[in-house]
Amino acid sequence: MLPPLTTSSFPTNLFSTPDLHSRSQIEGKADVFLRPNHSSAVASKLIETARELVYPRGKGIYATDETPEAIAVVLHDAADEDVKQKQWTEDEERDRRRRWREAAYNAIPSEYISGVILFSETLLDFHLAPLLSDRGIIVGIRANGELRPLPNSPEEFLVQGQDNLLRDLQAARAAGARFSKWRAPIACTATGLPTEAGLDAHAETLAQYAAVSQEAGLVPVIEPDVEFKEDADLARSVEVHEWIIARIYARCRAHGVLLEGTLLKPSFPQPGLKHASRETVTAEQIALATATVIARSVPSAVAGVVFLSGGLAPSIATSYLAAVNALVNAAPPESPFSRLPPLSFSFGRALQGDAARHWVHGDDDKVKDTFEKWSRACWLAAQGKQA
Ligand SMILES: O=P(O)(O)OC[C@H]1O[C@](O)(COP(=O)(O)O)[C@@H](O)[C@@H]1O
Repeated sequence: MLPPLTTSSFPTNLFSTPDLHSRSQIEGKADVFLRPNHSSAVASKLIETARELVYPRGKGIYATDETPEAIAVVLHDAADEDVKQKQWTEDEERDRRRRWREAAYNAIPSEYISGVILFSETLLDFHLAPLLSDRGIIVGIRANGELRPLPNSPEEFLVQGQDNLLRDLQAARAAGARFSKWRAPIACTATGLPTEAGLDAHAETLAQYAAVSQEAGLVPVIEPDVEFKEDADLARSVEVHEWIIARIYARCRAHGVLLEGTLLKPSFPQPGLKHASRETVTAEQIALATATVIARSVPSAVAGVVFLSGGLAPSIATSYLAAVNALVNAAPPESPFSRLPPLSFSFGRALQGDAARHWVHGDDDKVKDTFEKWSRACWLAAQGKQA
């Protein structure tokens, strides 16, 4: 969640934001039929940004919006035993987070990476956005807050962060952000989870978030993250993905979200870690399941789909992305797979895991090489090619 801000320094609506008055307002005509809640100038900006995040095909997003606690875990796990024993003060931890982000943003190659998602501290306190925007990389902000158990189903979680959302996103926009992201964890077991109430709550919250993000002039990246730690098989995972994604778009319609100015960030459907087929499932099976889910549940107006990696090893996450794009490339014109939006990536752990290990050992050249290696692998995979 973003820290408190004085509202007086931010525009009450984005029509008073200078760059939305300029060229796009004069020239920008959204090439779609608009509802009254979007001006042509704002809509054309949203659509332009959403497209720039996924075109030219192959480009994708680097997700660096973990909480400070999660970054500490990444860097701790990457360190040698003696460094692991060290007790860091709060200031040292903060300085380490800033230096790690700086190193990552300097190393990430703009040929392959279109956008980076930041945590509020990185944008508003460390002021690192120019490291990215100066190289043409679009800056995004994490919008969702903390999780709270659903009272009637405590293994599912409500996502906090709607209070002050418009003001916080306007602040992020004023600091350079052009898109935002909201992650909702969707429980998935062989039977029982998710509940109807859980699905409805996430769909409604994600759609409200998307509408507010567009009101603030930021492209929303809608992230239903279907979990795979339990015992669901692939068919059940497909079913749950279809349920949640279809519901999200039903609520987006109710909230007047301009779909052309949005991206979807789903998980890959996959068997749970406790299901026997986890050991034998192939990238081709995951690809077929993934393309089926997208074809059945994502409206064709949506600008693009950028998958999360979910803690999968980089080679596995990229192999799934390459397989689904290879399937799309091979689809005949009569197949719904030939009509899918760009299928790209918004990976966190799969892009940075190896680089973090080199960074904690002070090997800056390897940090750069590793970011280059995995960013290029993702870029190739998003075109259906293997590295
Ligand atoms: O802090 P959270 O909400 O658990 O999110 C963890 C990470 O999950 C993501 O949504 C996806 O990242 P991964 O590719 O590592 O799964 C990131 O954007 C975020 O940093």
